[in-house]
Amino acid sequence: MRLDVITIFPEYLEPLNVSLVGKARARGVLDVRVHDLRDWTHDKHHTVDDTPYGGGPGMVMKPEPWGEALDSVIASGADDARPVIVVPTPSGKPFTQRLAVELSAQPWLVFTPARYEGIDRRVIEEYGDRCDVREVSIGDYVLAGGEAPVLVMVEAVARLLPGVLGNAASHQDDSFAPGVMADLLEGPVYTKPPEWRGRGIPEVLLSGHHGKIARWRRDEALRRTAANRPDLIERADPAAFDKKDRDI
Ligand SMILES: COC(=O)c1cc2cc(CO)sc2[nH]1
Repeated sequence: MRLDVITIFPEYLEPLNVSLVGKARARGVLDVRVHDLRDWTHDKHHTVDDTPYGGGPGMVMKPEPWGEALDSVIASGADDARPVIVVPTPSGKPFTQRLAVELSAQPWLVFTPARYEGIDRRVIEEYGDRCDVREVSIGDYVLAGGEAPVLVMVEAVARLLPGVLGNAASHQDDSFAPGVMADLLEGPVYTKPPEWRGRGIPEVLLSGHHGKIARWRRDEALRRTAANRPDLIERADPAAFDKKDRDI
């Protein structure tokens, strides 16, 4: 996968050089290119924003630098290749594991994190005519810009790419992974030592009885989901639950 990020804070994306994403880049699984939007400004102040038409607080990112940057990035791809453009914005559709899975199947993503009050709408319209443009929010809280959401989305997508996660199975029973855990949150996990500050391990996990262990884990996942995210239970397909679940 090729992944471009256009930003006025390229240093904000340094974390993409470390850990999981860093290793995937080193192994050639991911081709990450970070671009400074100001490289496509031509005035001495490298202006990227201006006051909003219609008045109101804050500043809006000007269309010209984004247009030149996106034209340049898109032109650098294979002749007729078109990226999926991901626009982090508080007014976007929710970023979910399902969207992460969908994006991980794409050969090329371009992220356009903005600052200020956002990007001039005409940029979204211009590129929406020739690319798949997705406006995405990572949650219902206020951030100062889209760079942190890009780090979140890139990690969620990159870890799904073949060969990125060491143990291929380890994203099958993630919280929110569709299927086996039926969109439940993961339950508690334990490792050595068997006792720590007087606290032991649930007996069932030491039993070696895989059926009982699986049942206990599901019960704990149901309990945690009911406590922290009852909405996930309400929306789940009733067929995903058996009689024992209903007793939880
Ligand atoms: C949960 O918030 C987001 O996903 C988010 C994305 C962006 C982009 C901004 C600058 O226009 S502010 C902001 N918040």
